[in-house]
Amino acid sequence: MEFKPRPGQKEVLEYRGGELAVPAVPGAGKTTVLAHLAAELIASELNNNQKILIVTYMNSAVANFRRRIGDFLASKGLPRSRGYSVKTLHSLALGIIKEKPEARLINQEFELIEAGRRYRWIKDLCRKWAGENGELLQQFFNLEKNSYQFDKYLKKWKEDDFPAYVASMISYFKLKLLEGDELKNMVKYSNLKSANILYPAAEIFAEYEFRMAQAGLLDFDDLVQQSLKLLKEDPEFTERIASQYAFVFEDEAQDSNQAQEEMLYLLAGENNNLVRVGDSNQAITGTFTLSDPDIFRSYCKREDVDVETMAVSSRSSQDIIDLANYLVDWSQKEFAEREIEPLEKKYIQPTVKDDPAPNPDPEGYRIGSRAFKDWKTEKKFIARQALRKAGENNNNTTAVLMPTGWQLEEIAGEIKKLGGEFQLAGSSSSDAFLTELEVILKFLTSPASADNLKLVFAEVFAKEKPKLNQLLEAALAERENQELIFPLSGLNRDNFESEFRKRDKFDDFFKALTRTQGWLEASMDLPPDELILFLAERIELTGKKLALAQNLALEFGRLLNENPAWRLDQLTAELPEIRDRLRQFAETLTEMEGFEAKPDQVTLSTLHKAKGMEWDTVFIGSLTSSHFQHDNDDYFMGEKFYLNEEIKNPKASARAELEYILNEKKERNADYKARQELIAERVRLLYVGITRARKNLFLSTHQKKGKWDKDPAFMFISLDNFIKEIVKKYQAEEAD
Ligand SMILES: Nc1ncnc2c1ncn2[C@@H]1O[C@H](COP(=O)(O)OP(=O)(O)OP(=O)(O)O)[C@@H](O)[C@H]1O
Repeated sequence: MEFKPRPGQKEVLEYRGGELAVPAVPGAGKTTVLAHLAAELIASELNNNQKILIVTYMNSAVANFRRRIGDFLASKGLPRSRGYSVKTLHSLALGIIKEKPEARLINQEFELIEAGRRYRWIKDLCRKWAGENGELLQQFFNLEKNSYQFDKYLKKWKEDDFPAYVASMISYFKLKLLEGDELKNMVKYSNLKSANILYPAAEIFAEYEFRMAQAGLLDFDDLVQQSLKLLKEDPEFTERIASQYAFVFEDEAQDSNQAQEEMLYLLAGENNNLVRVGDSNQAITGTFTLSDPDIFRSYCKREDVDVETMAVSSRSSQDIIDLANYLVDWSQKEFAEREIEPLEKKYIQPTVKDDPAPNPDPEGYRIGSRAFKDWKTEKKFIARQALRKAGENNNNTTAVLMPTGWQLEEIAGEIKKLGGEFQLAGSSSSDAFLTELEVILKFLTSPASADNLKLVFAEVFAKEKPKLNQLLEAALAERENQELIFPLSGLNRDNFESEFRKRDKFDDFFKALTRTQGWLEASMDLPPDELILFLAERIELTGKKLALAQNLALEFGRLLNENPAWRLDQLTAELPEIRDRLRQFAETLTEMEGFEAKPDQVTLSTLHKAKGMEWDTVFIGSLTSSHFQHDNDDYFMGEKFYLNEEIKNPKASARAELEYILNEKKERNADYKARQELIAERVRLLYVGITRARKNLFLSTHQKKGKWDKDPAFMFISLDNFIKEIVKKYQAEEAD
């Protein structure tokens, strides 16, 4: 369909230079308009060696942008890929570091450490620190010593919560461009009290930095930190990089962080052509990343910045738009007395008459809400209703969105019980596993183990023919494993009694044995990296799994280069390490593929992962006070009841302590502020959820009964009343 800009979009497309902020509502066409504007500027404004830089968050958005800009350029008769460059913050940072290798503070051959491995390193360092500072670690505790609870939570603190806290602080220190030793000394000589929570994080940070440098490793935060340093320290270098870009665009600007903003300003250079597009009402990553929604809000308020708002959206029906707008109004009133503004006063407007792609206009009321008596009843209801919707023979898509992953797993369980199908949005951890290949490798490294052979059968052959497992058990009861695969007389049907040969599926069983023997022979002839490719082909891996196997072969090749004498068993022993890299690679692949909902299956997604997507029917469940906090007596995640009152939110306290050291500012209510920010973010999370729906929307919650049940969220009660009013209105109209 031809693209006809809507009000708001038109003005953005007229942009030809300077600083512009584009606040938008959900579904306003942010990506579409940025892609269009890029194509127009490339066609009319750029000279040959200049580019537009587009910075976005997810790899999926990178692919999406490239495709859209390419299409627009092609429709103007221009080359698809000239004149622009789409990058994530990390790929941008990596590019900058590579432009100036001589100034790199690390060695030339630096290697990136992936998230899983980084976390394991930090965990190890925390364990070591805890071993040496046991007394201090316990001073943070406010539980009775020697109680049952004390031991249980000390273990939880040491094993999980303390390393998670340290890992997040390390990222934060790097965002602030701090260095380990410098910070450690600042904390040591500050007048913070001796048992301050910043101290362990600063000490472990210094150790972490030292070890990383020794190993020639960089993490993702280093990329950003180092590249920013390079830019800040060398104006000529910055000028050289910035002059490549005639315009800089930032997508999803509500998720920006301080480092990203600084980098964009530097790259926009003297001509200062910067366009930032975002929706601060959809800022939902602040509690677990370093992003700060205030950055974009403040940008929109700057006097020297032009602002063009995109408020028209054709995504949802009028009832759903009304509900989203009601949530904005409700939060404005509800939080007027507090210091937070979860949702800015920005209303979604439907398209005007004659728009070629108008909002859906389904008949009757299509929104509903309900408070169930407990979680069990709620999840059964949602699973049944979602399946019913997906089973309707039309092209409409259906999703169930939940606050957490475990709730999704339970809904998935219910759907399975009902014989239905579902798909998960985003990558799941199982995507990253090459289970079949891994069990084969395990078998090939110790073929003498009957258990390994059983695993190969279970994973590779018996998935569709479970009888093969039984045949193997029966065969192994009579002879040794080696005798089965490598009998002295050669693998032959006659090795088996004629009674055995008559058994159901014997032919398949024999074929499986022959194949297994073939792999064993190949493992003796082929170098390990080639063996991986050979096996991948033999077990017919395709698509993402094949790409992963090729990646595994590369990893083996790399290790072999470093350790030429290694054999298959030594390489296989490295699999847990390699798996982290593969996982990251798999996630990128999944993101790049993008997600397409299938109409006959229910999509399951957390509310967070649903961002940027849309479905015809959306169920949002478990709207309880433990996920959507409102008052001080609600349960707040991130807070540890077992720690001393002033550090019960260790992250917030440590940030306040750091602020005190750096700027002499004393933040008295650090955890109160953290609570307010969390409350605000959860309002936005529900706003994101609601605005994913096109035609049908169902909100639900449950009462507190058993251990896993909770009270309805305060916000739910207001929305529930509003929805009941809409329903009543329709019913009155019907009765007339
Ligand atoms: N002027 C237009 N005419 C027709 N369709 C449009 C127009 N503008 C946007 N759309 C369509 O609206 C949908 C939403 O656009 P897009 O995905 O760019 O929105 P978004 O603002 O990024 O959404 P969200 O905030 O929910 O992530 C897309 O299907 C897009 O093609």
